[in-house]
Amino acid sequence: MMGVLDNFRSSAWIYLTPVAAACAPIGVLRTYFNQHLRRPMRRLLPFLDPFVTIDIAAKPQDYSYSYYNSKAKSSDAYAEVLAYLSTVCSREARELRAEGADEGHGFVLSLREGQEVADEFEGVTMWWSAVAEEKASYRSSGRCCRLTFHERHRRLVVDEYLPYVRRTGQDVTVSNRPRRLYTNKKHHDHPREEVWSYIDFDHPTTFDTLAMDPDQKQNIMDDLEDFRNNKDYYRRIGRAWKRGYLLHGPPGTGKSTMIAAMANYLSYDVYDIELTTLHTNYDLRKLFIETKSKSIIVIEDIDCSLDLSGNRATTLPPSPTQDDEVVDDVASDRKRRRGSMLTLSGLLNFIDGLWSAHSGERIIVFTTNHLVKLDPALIRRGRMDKHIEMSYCRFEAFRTLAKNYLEVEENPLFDAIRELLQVVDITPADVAECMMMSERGARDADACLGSLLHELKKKLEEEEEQKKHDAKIATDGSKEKLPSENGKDNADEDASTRRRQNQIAGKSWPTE
Ligand SMILES: Nc1ncnc2c1ncn2[C@@H]1O[C@H](COP(=O)(O)OP(=O)(O)OP(=O)(O)O)[C@@H](O)[C@H]1O
Ligand SMILES: [Mg+2]
Repeated sequence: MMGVLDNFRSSAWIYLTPVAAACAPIGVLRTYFNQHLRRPMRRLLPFLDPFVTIDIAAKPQDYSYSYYNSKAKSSDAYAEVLAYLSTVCSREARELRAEGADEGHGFVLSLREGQEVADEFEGVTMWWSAVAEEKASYRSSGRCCRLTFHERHRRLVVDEYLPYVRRTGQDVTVSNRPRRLYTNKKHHDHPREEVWSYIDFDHPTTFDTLAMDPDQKQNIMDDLEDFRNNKDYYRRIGRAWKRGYLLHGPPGTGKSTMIAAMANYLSYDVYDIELTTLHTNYDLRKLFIETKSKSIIVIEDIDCSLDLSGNRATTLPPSPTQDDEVVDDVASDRKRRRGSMLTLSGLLNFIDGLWSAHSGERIIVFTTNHLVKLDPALIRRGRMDKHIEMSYCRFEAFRTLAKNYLEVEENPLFDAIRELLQVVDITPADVAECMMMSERGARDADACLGSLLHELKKKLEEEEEQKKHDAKIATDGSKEKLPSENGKDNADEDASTRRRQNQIAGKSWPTE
């Protein structure tokens, strides 16, 4: 066997030597070309063909590498270019193809293969064409958008035109699809798997249907409008384009409803973060980083989500009236939450980090029923720029509800309802419930308003009963305690509440 191989090697050498000798000058020529001619030739090329082309393929070149890393990016770019061209094509092209958009009921118009369309940007004309794939390595459906432009516009195209195409494409895509409500996944098996899942967001609430004080409502709408229209202003003053809202108030006063109204007003997607499913600060950062521009990031009931009050364990000791079992539960719950690696400082850092790292427009909304439980650092201006109190239903808010639910703008019962709403605390949710009352499928405005009136009178009686009861307890208690001791307790409590409220209102800050 070895002998046969040796024979083969020696005979191959004999036959190949002349071939190699003949090829030697080619190698020399190539080396010479590389060393001396390639550069001048490349300089000459723009004179011979001054046009540059850029292909944006449907799928990235290295599909195996890209599945998690760049597939999304590359195909995003293609989809964005298609969306952009959809608007250009509908104006200019004569031979089009139409495909149903991935979401929604619209069509995406694109060029038929071989077709070309001109687009103008800052006085410069570029050409887009649809071409078939040229390289097997694209491994795509074979489609690719080709941009052709003059060499002298290279910087303009790369620095300004292409980013503009992507931005416009993103806007077109977002405006063509239903908005989305994202929630963070509880479990994701692969570290690179998507962390958000979403459903279509089709909430009917608008600012028109939101019941609240009209001036306060207008103020919020103006604030949102101001935020949306002032990208350049934010950049000029060196602030990230973001705004934080803190919605606080009793249950059923419309905090979640307000978020839906904001999302509908701005046409933004909503990212609803369930903090209790997160384990570490890293999880939170990952979530934030994967949110897109033009979105509202919501953390509901921030006071319940985590032990975010900093020293809640000391400020809220278990009441002595609780039985042992409940105390144990509370203690183990606190221990469990303290064990969690998601911390208040983590939350603060990542909110701040996110804002400085992301350029897109984002709104963050926290909601709480218990403003005083929150750490001032979390809700200070700059993080939560605007504090909105969602309060009990007063007459103007009631009018909105009556108009929405009963299509009634005036009624003889309104006067009595107005008077009661000045003194009785009832939530818009409770008022709405009365308005929805129906008898055998029919909804009668008088009956609904009568039921509300009855409810208000009942609440007034209950409140008066409660006041009498409280007054009685206070007088009984004061008899049992020494006057000086009692006064000191109340003074301490009042001072601490006042300090806390001042901190939250941003009037003064703790020195420690
Ligand atoms: N201000 C409001 N305007 C219109 N409808 C309201 C308003 N407040 C409450 N509602 C009605 O009551 C329901 C409950 O309101 P919502 O969930 O917004 O209250 P919330 O303040 O978020 O309560 P919670 O603190 O318990 O989360 C809503 O579905 C809506 O129909
Ligand atoms: Mg809510």
